[in-house]
Amino acid sequence: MGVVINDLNVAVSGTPILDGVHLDVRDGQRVGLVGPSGSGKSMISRAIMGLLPPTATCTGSIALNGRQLVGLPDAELAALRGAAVGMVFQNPGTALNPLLTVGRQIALPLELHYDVSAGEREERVRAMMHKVGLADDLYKRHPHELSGGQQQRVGIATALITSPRLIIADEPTTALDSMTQRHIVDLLVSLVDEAGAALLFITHDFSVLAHATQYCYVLDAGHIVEQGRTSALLDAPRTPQASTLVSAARALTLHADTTSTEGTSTGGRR
Ligand SMILES: Nc1ncnc2c1ncn2[C@@H]1O[C@H](COP(=O)(O)OP(=O)(O)OP(=O)(O)O)[C@@H](O)[C@H]1O
Repeated sequence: MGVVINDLNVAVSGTPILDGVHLDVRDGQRVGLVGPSGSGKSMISRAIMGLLPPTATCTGSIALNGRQLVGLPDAELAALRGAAVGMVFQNPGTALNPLLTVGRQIALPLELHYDVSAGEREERVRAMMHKVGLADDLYKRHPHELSGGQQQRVGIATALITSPRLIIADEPTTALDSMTQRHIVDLLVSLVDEAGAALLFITHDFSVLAHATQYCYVLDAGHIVEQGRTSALLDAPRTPQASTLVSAARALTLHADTTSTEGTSTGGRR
């Protein structure tokens, strides 16, 4: 099971965005999707989530746990979102609802998709907070009272609370400093592995992918131009597009190593 995408074509207002995309992520696999800005990475995750723009047309096949999503009515797609697929967003500061406490925020997918009593919901939310490393006393706090790293832990808890079989993380660490990035990626990887779920990790940054995924796809201008084991792709990229991304990641990693060594004595909030 997991998600199997075949010959996916998406156009928005008549402009082709994705062209013949093949990609699969099976249970227990952590797969990366890497590509430059504008290559169509988010459009793939939106297609899986059933959240394409209203003017989009979509052909091909997206099978989620064996069920065909292309052509499914909106109401059925909405029922799958949050229950079968969990999504971790790029910027937790804007992805979280500023009016909801941490406890309500994490409980929301349970409220929407499952008939669970208030008492059991709170118990499950507190257990999930513990799992993602959020102290119990944050339960009643609002997002603006948390650090960026804590906000992303809330994002991860919200994505995982319904035990979805597929988790899509769309640039989940871009808004965080390099040390916090590492903590959040480690957390996501360990929770996905523990659940035996599938992870699709979207980024433009190979340095994060090397750590989070075993296999990856390189997307360029709506086409998959290369795919393979992440370590092999990093060692010997075959296409100019992958080479460019690998060189950029090397430069970034060197920079991150320098700044994180410098930053250790400042004890910033995570
Ligand atoms: N709502 C929309 N309407 C029309 N075109 C869109 C819409 N959203 C995205 N696009 C276009 O689709 C293409 C792919 O965008 P997408 O957001 O999937 O790229 P991306 O690879 O995720 O980029 P980034 O790394 O910057 O997030 C871009 O050319 C973008 O301009």
